[in-house]
Amino acid sequence: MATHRSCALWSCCGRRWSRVMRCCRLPGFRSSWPRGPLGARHLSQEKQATETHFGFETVSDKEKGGKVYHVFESVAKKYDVMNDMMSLGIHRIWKDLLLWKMHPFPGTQLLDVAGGTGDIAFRFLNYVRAQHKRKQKKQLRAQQNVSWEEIAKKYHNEEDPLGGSRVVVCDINKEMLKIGKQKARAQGHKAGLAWVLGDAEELPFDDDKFDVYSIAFGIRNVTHIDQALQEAHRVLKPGGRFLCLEFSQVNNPLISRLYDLYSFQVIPVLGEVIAGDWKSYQYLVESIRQFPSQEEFKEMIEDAGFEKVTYESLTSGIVAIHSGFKL
Ligand SMILES: COc1cc(O)cc(C/C=C(\C)CC/C=C(\C)CC/C=C(\C)CC/C=C(\C)CC/C=C(\C)CC/C=C(\C)CC/C=C(\C)CC/C=C(\C)CC/C=C(\C)CCC=C(C)C)c1O
Ligand SMILES: C[S@@+](CC[C@H](N)C(=O)[O-])C[C@H]1O[C@@H](n2cnc3c(N)ncnc32)[C@H](O)[C@@H]1O
Repeated sequence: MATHRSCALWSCCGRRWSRVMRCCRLPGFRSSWPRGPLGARHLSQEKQATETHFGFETVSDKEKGGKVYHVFESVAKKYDVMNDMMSLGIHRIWKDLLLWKMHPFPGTQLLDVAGGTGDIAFRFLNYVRAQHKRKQKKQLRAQQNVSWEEIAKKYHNEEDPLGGSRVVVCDINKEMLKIGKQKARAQGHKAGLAWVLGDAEELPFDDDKFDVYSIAFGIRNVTHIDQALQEAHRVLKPGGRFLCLEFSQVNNPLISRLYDLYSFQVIPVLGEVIAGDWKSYQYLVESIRQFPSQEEFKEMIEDAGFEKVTYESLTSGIVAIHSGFKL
């Protein structure tokens, strides 16, 4: 396993090189990452294999998981309010778009990895419930001579308003799941929803189990992204779909400049004022800059065995939705 992971990290570093070099010019860059291809070759294979990034900081892959855990443990209670404040609610539209792209049907089995406080899962449940209702109405309209008793029975005695759909929220962080469960209770979600503590790199599920795997704003925080992608492929049924909503690369230079200013000058301040946590929000903006571009990430998804991989950039590339199929 160690050798396998080393290779994954090595190949990933090659593709990320131009992106990392771009990061070196950003305000606040403090990484000890080598500043050119020669520097990279001077590092021993051993050292490369165990180094990764926590924001702009170079850390060992053993350390990263703990640091990421601490970030989300610390922000959990203020996570939802921070997202609304930082994005002026735009993150909600991105999440809605992910669901429209997924277009689940009654019966869909979804695994939402790094599902945190449940935003994707709740949208999924609302979506399939509405779909199921629509389908039911259509069926009733198509039937001739239905009595009002039959109609009432269909509406009130419905055994499963989700039509067999289920969502499992899997996250490594207990505090994020705790907030998610509280939100589920408050919003009245119970049926068709399960919460599982687990690592995206070693999912506690059997092979070929889910129709859809989603991950929103999660994969950027995972230590071995290649490993998480392979796990996504393993747990999907043949024909299943991988969907990822993640920060990406802004291609318009003017928007990119404004976005950098906003990210580095405003977001950590909001983090401090609202959540009393500058460092976690500094990590957020740094980790966004470290994440591969749309094309690079598409390649990584293909390397994990997915086919028909496509992506759509949203809000000038601030985020992108990647999609792939296990065929
Ligand atoms: C710890 O890890 C995490 C913690 C979390 O809580 C969440 C996550 C995961 C993340 C999410 C679920 C989504 C979170 C959302 C974001 C990080 C924000 C994404 C950003 C946007 C949608 C807006 C992007 C901004 C631009 C394209 C540039 C526009 C910006 C400006 C006009 C302001 C430029 C800033 C300056 C010149 C600095 C000085 C300005 C001030 C002090 C005034 C403050 C200004 C504002 C508050 C304006 C805010 C403006 C917007 C949001 C603009 C929206 C408009 C458009 C997108 C066109 C996680 O991993
Ligand atoms: C920015 S939040 C995203 C939450 C949610 N998907 C959303 O869109 O609001 C990132 C989540 O990834 C989780 N996470 C980080 N590393 C993980 C891993 N290795 N396995 C599973 N979850 C992980 C964190 O605990 C956190 O809840």
